[in-house]
Amino acid sequence: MTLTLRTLTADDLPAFQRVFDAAFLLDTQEDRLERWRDVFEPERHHAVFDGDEMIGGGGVQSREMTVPGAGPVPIAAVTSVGVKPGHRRRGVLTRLMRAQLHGLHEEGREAVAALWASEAGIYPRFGYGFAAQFARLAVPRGAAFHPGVSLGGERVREVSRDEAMPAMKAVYESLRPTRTGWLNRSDAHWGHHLADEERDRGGLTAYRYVLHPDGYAVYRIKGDWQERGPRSELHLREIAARTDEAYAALYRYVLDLDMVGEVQFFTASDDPVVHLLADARLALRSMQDSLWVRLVDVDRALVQRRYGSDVDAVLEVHDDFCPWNGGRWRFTVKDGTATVQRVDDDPDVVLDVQALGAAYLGGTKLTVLARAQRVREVTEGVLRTLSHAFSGDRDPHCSELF
Ligand SMILES: CC(=O)SCCNC(=O)CCNC(=O)[C@H](O)C(C)(C)COP(=O)(O)OP(=O)(O)OC[C@H]1O[C@@H](n2cnc3c(N)ncnc32)[C@H](O)[C@@H]1OP(=O)(O)O
Repeated sequence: MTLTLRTLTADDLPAFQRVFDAAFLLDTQEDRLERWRDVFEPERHHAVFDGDEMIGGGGVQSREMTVPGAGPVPIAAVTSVGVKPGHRRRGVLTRLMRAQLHGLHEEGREAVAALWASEAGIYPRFGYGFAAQFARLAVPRGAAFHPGVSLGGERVREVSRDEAMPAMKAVYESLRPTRTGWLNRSDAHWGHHLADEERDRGGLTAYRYVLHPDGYAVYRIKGDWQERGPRSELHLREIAARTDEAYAALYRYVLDLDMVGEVQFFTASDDPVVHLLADARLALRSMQDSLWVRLVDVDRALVQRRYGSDVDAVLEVHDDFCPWNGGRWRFTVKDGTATVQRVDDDPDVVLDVQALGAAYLGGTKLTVLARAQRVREVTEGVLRTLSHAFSGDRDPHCSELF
């Protein structure tokens, strides 16, 4: 049987859901589809069919992501990729990725695609680079801050979800333009991000909402009583604040909550809480990849963000999967703004498109990729300057799974 590929319509959603559930080894929940309809863009999803049977699919959410120095830009947020068991390793994903990336290029849509990978080995072959990581953090209750920390004088209160939502949205929107990796969030996106029906909770409590005039925190509790008393886990979902004092005050609040043994949080890799603590080792951390980034069009993508220092370098880019990116590009940054031109000049740096994706948000240093033999410097000294230009003040972070 020959395989065919096409984009979806709204009528394909039930079949698409079955593929998704089968691929992720989930029991089908008939209403899951309805829950996702408000953020589902069928025309931006592709599926592969074996005869009449849909056997694989994947799509894009039209989102914005904040990039270094330039605020939010459109990105193709790649989502819901899966191939049914029994149909794997026959090239279905490869066809889907080709249709998606080549389509973005041909239609002149988003210059950058980003995703969370279920497994880190899947996407490098399609040109995605390891662009950001998160820290899995665990801090015991009561861990003290260093003596210089000011919490300000504002009160921190727990409020209902209805009361919290408008205030959280206002804080989020005021921070978003400067926070690399943050996504735009419609009401529907907020709904999915903080989905809180019984089945979303994984056995934990409903979300609790904590407000400060300049920030918010959202958490759940996993109850636990041990012989020495209550040792519940506080699972922090998100914390955001406009000021450093508000940030410290919100952390202090969750760290001091009675009945809790430990606060756990999937947070930014450079979350300053480690340095807020008097005893930094009380914060246990382990790192894991979060965003993978793919430059769909190298020239359009590189000029979308801003850079920390001037540079003038010829990059030789290798890109087998999207060959229009291959070749030599003169990359020049003046006062933060980049220009990119195709040239025939000798290269200063040779790299795969993955490396540019990895460096794009400022989360992975090109010098580190060179030490991992993923980037090769031809002209001595250029790589250091180039790497410095790409680096940012903050590590990129995305707290939302999409
Ligand atoms: C953004 C997201 O949604 S991430 C979620 C991705 N989906 C999942 O993890 C769900 C479970 N897994 C699946 O559905 C499938 O196994 C997929 C989608 C990962 C792969 O689909 P397939 O159709 O089997 O991939 P395809 O046959 O095109 O493989 C292409 C290449 O990738 C390799 N590959 C595929 N899956 C993996 C993997 N999990 N790890 C490492 N390599 C992989 C294949 O070996 C193949 O390599 P080759 O070209 O050297 O032969």
